[in-house]
Amino acid sequence: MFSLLYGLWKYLFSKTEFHVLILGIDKAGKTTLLEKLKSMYSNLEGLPPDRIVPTVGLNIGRIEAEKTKLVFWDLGGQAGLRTIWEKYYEEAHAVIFVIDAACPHRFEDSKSALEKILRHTDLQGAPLLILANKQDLSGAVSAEEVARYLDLKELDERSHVFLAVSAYDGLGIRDAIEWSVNEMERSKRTELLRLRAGITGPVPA
Ligand SMILES: Nc1nc2c(ncn2[C@@H]2O[C@H](COP(=O)(O)OP(=O)(O)OP(=O)(O)O)[C@@H](O)[C@H]2O)c(=O)[nH]1
Ligand SMILES: [Mg+2]
Repeated sequence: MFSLLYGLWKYLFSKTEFHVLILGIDKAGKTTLLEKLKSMYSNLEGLPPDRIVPTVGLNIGRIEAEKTKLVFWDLGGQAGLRTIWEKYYEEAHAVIFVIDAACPHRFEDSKSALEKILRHTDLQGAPLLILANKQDLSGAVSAEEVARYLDLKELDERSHVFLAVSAYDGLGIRDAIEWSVNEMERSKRTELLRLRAGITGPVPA
């Protein structure tokens, strides 16, 4: 009886927590974005850009946005560290893929990293937000241009969007978070992860 009621309570009242992976090649601006998110959505002051160093392990950030709890996992993007990414795929509700829009000579590297993500079965159905970052720089290309360059056919089958942002000044970030939360809330993948976590409604006692 207790487990029946507890299951029901958990199903109806526990606040959803979404896990969002922040991926992208080194120097794209992932950690700068994470720190900006903390400053914008929590009462923690995120680290200023000049105190951020290349990521080797994992940075975690928790915020509340759109009445939802979000946990971000920011991983290192250096070539030798990208093999670690897949260890986090199974538990992720969505992916934010960050690209330095002011650095076109590295677009090819971003494209192949993103292709691998799209092919991985552990991330099936995860909404994908692709950010053309560093829009505060005059050399940055638009989100549309980044999309045209990447030209990924695999994207057609998945919920995704390209948005222009600046992790420095916050441009576009609120729209990006709003899109992610909306997509995760209605995604089949969220339903799947909920089932796996046991938040399935009442279970027979
Ligand atoms: N102008 C500008 N510079 C940025 C922006 N975001 C990040 N940067 C700079 O880009 C460089 C790399 O930023 P990081 O946040 O460390 O990049 P990362 O993707 O976390 O890199 P790894 O941890 O090595 O994977 C730093 O010098 C940042 O200050 C931005 O929106 N605008
Ligand atoms: Mg980093």
